[in-house]
Amino acid sequence: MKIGIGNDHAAVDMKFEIVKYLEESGYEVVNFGTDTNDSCDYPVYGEKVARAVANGEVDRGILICGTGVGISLAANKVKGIRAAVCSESVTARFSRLHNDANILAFGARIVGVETAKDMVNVWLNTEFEGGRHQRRVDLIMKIEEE
Ligand SMILES: O=C[C@H](O)[C@H](O)[C@H](O)COP(=O)(O)O
Repeated sequence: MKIGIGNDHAAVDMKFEIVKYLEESGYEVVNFGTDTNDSCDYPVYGEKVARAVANGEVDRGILICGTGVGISLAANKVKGIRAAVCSESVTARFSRLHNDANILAFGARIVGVETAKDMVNVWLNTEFEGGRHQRRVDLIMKIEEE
């Protein structure tokens, strides 16, 4: 599975930790984020990863900023994206089971590295349940058509 990762200046160290974890776990990673601590604007990176997920360049996306909120808001503006902000693995798991989230977002100023790795692992290894949840996801995506 190919993972696109993006981040702003608040999440550079966390991004490198997660890239290392993903690569050690056998994933191919494409880095769309900034690699320096110079102040930058998270919507740029949220959009880059969201477009890569939406056009199939990568299979899933991971976005990290200070809180995970801003970068996920930006990503969710791209058609076809369901970015879920999580701070623990139960929500991360259900964002796949029930919401078929294609981007996981979290905050480098909110969660520690071990929690982040746990969320990433659970999120990448949980499949969408479909059934009644498909109907609801379809309704979410229909909003984009209106
Ligand atoms: O939702 C936005 C993110 O948390 C940003 O990482 C944050 O707003 C950046 O803040 P600052 O420019 O004060 O580092």
